[in-house]
Amino acid sequence: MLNEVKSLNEECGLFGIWGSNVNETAGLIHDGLHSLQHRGQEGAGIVVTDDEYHIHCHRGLGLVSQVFADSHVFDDLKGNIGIGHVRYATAGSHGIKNIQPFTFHLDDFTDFSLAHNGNLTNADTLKSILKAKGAIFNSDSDSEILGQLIKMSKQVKFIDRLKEALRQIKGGFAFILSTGNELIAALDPNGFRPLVIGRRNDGSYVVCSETCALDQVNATYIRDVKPGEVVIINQNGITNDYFTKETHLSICSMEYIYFARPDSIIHNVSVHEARMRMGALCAKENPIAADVVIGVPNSSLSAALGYSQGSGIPYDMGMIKSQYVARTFIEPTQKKRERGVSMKLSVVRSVVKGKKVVLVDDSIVRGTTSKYIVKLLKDAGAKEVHVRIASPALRFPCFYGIDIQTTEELIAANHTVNEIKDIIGANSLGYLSVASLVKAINLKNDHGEGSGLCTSYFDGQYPTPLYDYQSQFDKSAKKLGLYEEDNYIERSI
Ligand SMILES: O=P(O)(O)OC[C@H]1O[C@H](OP(=O)(O)OP(=O)(O)O)[C@H](O)[C@@H]1O
Ligand SMILES: NC(=O)CC[C@H](N)C(=O)O
Ligand SMILES: [Mg+2]
Repeated sequence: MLNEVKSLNEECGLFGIWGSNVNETAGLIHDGLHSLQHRGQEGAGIVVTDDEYHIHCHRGLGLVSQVFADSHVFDDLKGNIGIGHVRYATAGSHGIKNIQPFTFHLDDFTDFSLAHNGNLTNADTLKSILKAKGAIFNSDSDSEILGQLIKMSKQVKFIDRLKEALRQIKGGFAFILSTGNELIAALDPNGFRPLVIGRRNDGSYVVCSETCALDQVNATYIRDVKPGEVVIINQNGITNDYFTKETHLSICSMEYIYFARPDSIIHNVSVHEARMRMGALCAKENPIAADVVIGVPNSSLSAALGYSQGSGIPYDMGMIKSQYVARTFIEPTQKKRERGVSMKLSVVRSVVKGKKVVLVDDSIVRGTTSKYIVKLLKDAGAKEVHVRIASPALRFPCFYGIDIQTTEELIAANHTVNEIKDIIGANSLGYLSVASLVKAINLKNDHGEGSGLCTSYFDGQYPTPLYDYQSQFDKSAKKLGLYEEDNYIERSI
């Protein structure tokens, strides 16, 4: 697997377009995927459908710039409709066979393609059922299941086949699909993943994971896709339908904390501004007398700025991230991870020397980054290092599309805040509370009761049953006593 050293692994990015110029479609998808690269770096692909309903496709392992390095591949990608995908695996192997979009042959008149962001929680069960019925899978990822269900359906119309298939899958899923003449988008009943619709001046429509990709192709934002919704874009414009009315928005709070790009807007909330508010509230909850606030580039810079504003302590650029981090074959060992962090981050000595420093990061997963940086700051002459995390302690895994390590690997699932403080060598450590996180994001939830956010990584409150993952999760939660009242982590020390 070619990948940057990451402790929190990304999701996937989707970009679809309908009605663009034959010669421009693939280029626009390429540009859109480029701006979604932060969501997945394992592989990328583009599928374009021409006006004779023929599918043209190019997929490969690596970054968008690597997969599409040879401009001649665009010569064969001509058409008015297309979809693209950048992948970070949550299910199945990391190989080329799992790189999306996937294409399917339904009958003499219909070929279709699909791309998926999320993770299906009943994939194993459905795969066994489908295989018993004779389905032959070309990949070992969960995403192909939707295509196989569509093929198996006895419904006549494509849209009815799709709705029937969507009702059978569980978990987190944003899908985009293309048929001969349509672009279709569908979102799971909890809307775990972001998905937005926009329009360009030439009349073409775009559906993609984040608004930063709309900006990239000069598309104007129209609206977010709703939980349980199917959006159909064709010569009649946009129409919509629902595969279920039992919906309850629970968008992943980690999108706001870490995953999405700060210039994106999700459900009318600016990611950058939400992160600033997380930082400011973290300052109110975890005050400390210090000389300077610094952030860990890149993902925590908005929160660090917010902490500075909330506390009145000046912000400065105390750390630099290399723009040229080596992309190497990463073995999943702690030694490799430590080396990766050391190659990526360095300190501006004059900013921290002799100072009491507040170090703001968006999250602690294993503790590798914080431990290394605290040491780096102290070696550079910092008098004290107070670590502030602009999100609550990460104690529970995700089953809806983020490849968060198992509970056993999460430092906060195994240690109290005081212990973590000692492990990372900080003078003090403070986290944001779940209540303040919800307040900071401040989502206007028009889709049911509650905050509209999934905060299960922090409080273990999963908004759906976990299906195929349930028994394994119950075992590890019991082993670690994660739900025991007196084992709940205190916020700060
Ligand atoms: O406790 P750890 O296991 O070290 O994980 C936590 C770190 O991982 C994430 O950053 P990441 O290195 O993924 O990249 P980025 O912030 O540069 O995007 C996150 O922002 C933390 O800095
Ligand atoms: N990160 C994702 O959204 C991954 C999609 C899909 N589950 C896969 O593994 O390919
Ligand atoms: Mg980081």
